[in-house]
Amino acid sequence: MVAARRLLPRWAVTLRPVSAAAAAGAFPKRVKVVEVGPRDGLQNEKNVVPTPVKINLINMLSETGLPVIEATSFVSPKWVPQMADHTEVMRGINKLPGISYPVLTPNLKGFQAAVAAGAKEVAIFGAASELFTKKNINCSIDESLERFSEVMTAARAASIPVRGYVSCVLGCPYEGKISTAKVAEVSKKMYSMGCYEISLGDTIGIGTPGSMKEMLTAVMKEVPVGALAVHCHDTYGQALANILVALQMGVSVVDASVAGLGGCPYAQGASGNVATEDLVYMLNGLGIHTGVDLQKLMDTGTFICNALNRRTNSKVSQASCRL
Ligand SMILES: CC(C)(COP(=O)([O-])OP(=O)([O-])OC[C@H]1O[C@@H](n2cnc3c(N)ncnc32)[C@H](O)[C@@H]1OP(=O)([O-])[O-])[C@@H](O)C(=O)NCCC(=O)NCCSC(=O)C[C@@](C)(O)CC(=O)[O-]
Repeated sequence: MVAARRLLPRWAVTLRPVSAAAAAGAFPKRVKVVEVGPRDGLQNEKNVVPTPVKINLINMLSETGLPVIEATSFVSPKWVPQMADHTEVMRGINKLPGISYPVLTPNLKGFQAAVAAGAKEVAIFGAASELFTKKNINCSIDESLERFSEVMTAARAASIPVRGYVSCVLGCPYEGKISTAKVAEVSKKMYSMGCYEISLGDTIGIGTPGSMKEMLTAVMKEVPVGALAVHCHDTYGQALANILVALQMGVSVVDASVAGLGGCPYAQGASGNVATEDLVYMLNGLGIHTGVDLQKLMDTGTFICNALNRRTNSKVSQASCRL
């Protein structure tokens, strides 16, 4: 496959990772935190979250210093009813300069609707598991790559940068263990299509620092570390440990969800992403720059937890309420 021209979003110029850190085994000096709460965090909510609540959530997140806030997904409302108000959300939020508001687009139909609603960046989402791909987007891995390639062509014509997700990188709810070779193969294909970044998803949060290291070692032979992100669900309480390993290996883009909200509708029992508050607290402790205001983030977590009538999954927020 011929490598496609890669469109970089504007913020990439200032926030690109210091990849020499990888060789030295040191932590990167700065980390780009990709907030996925409004999409990954809310997509699994049983009750429909009112659109104004989603808009408020994104507007509050925009005030925290986060550089990227994944806003919604342009998927079929029959498959994920919670994201059916994608157009209203995209039109209703205050898009601040310097912040990117990507949205998920599984196919050309979703891409066209996203662009019509004002999206300036999109994400395609594949997986390293055949069964998960079938359950999630109703096709095989090969078919998904064909659909993505149509999105990539349209995105290139519209100068829209595309992020690529690879799910089930450390295990699948339907197939169990996934080979690192398969993860590396799918990641390479999506990178070669022109995705500027590949986010490696531990969809069911089953990985450990050892399996994270093994998987990243395989993927880094095919995709430059500067183009990799990790997306760790915290089902088994391993997310921060796994992220630490990824940082030590030079990864400097990490996905997280405010208040640890979320899960995937097609991965039963998987809990939310690592809480953004806990990630930022850890990175602050390591002296790694994120530009994110932890207090404003915790206030945003309180807002969405009150709106959903639930307790935060962020240990940092829980602790700060007790102290
Ligand atoms: C991909 C499809 C659409 C295929 O679904 P399908 O049923 O195979 O699609 P189809 O092409 O046969 O079309 C069926 C109907 O859907 C419509 N349709 C078709 N495409 C769209 C679209 N884009 N937007 C709106 N409507 C659409 C289409 O127009 C038609 O409507 P009808 O004629 O029946 O009225 C479906 O499977 C789907 O929407 N899946 C989304 C699943 C999803 O959102 N999962 C969660 C996100 S992935 C995730 O959470 C993991 C991640 C990213 O966070 C990383 C990690 O943790 O690992």
